[in-house]
Amino acid sequence: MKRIAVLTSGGDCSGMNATIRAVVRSGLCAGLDVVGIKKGYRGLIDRDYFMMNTKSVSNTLQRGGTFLQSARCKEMMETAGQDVAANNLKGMGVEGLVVIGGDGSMRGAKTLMDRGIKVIGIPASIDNDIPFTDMSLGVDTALNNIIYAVDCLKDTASSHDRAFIVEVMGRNCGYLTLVASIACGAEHALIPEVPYNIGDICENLRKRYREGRDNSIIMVAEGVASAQEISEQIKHHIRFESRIMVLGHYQRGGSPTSFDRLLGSRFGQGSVEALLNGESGKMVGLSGNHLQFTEFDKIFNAPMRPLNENMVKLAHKLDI
Ligand SMILES: Nc1ncnc2c1ncn2[C@@H]1O[C@H](COP(=O)(O)OP(=O)(O)OP(=O)(O)O)[C@@H](O)[C@H]1O
Ligand SMILES: O=P(O)(O)OC[C@H]1O[C@](O)(CO)[C@@H](O)[C@@H]1O
Ligand SMILES: [Mg+2]
Repeated sequence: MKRIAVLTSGGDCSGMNATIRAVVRSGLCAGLDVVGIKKGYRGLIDRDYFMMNTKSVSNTLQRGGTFLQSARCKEMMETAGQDVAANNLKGMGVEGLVVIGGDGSMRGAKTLMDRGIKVIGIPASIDNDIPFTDMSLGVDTALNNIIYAVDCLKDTASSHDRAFIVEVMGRNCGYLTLVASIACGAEHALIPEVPYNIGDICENLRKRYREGRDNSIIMVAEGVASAQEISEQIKHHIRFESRIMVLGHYQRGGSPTSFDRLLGSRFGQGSVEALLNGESGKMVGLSGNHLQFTEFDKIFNAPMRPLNENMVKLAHKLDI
């Protein structure tokens, strides 16, 4: 193998730059040419790429987002787009590709493997919904962002005896909401995996104010309802005004934590090593403290990554 390429696809997350850097530096160290593809599969179809050297990745490790940029590319969902992308890679002389992205991006990677390109995927999505890895890239930084925001919120909430409904990202996965609710000391976590009862939440709010508590935080995963909807449900039940905060894309940015810098460095270097060993059609993942490689088909046939049972039990035992 003489030439590899790297791209970032789907929603960006912190740690992508550290991962790109590790792919580039370990690729160059092994004597490979490394091509950077801009804007995910969009750049592959549009032939938007450049040759990378160590200078291309200098001063990027600590930056959030992805300097290669990312995109959601509709053409890649169609056979015609996949053909163009694979042919363009072959035209560039690329034999191996590293795709950094979420579950959808892994599906795109598989279509390129089916067209003769050696591909390794790296799970990167704040949603932590990808199976066969304990953690995806960007999750830890997103959790820290949420904690910072809710800590600030609690200062103002307790100054005014207020309840806040905080809306957390994650698509259909409740991981971020569940773990953040434990780390933030929230009163309730509403997640798609567990049904909720608005009557119980209202009763608890009443009880807390009778006890003289000066703030209440209810975290809701976007896959359950919007913060606005939950706020209205509470108002309907007990005529109680709550404020809302939608954390939104703030959660995806910021300088990556040490965990995400190290995870990205390990995932990036491990993926290049796997390509050099002739591996393809697999996603790297973290299992305990080890890297593991799982076939794309096994990932696609598995259900969404289940919630960590220990976290569910912990939240339950803490009365969240
Ligand atoms: N089934 C598929 N076949 C081919 N390409 C796909 C498929 N699903 C997704 N892709 C490609 O991957 C891109 C990113 O997918 P998606 O929008 O689902 O985000 P993701 O990678 O899951 O990341 P995140 O969920 O964190 O935003 C899509 O825009 C498309 O170009
Ligand atoms: O960036 P976009 O396209 O608005 O997508 C937002 C979605 O992407 C994610 O941030 C990552 O998949 C989800 O949590 C969220 O629902
Ligand atoms: Mg996804």
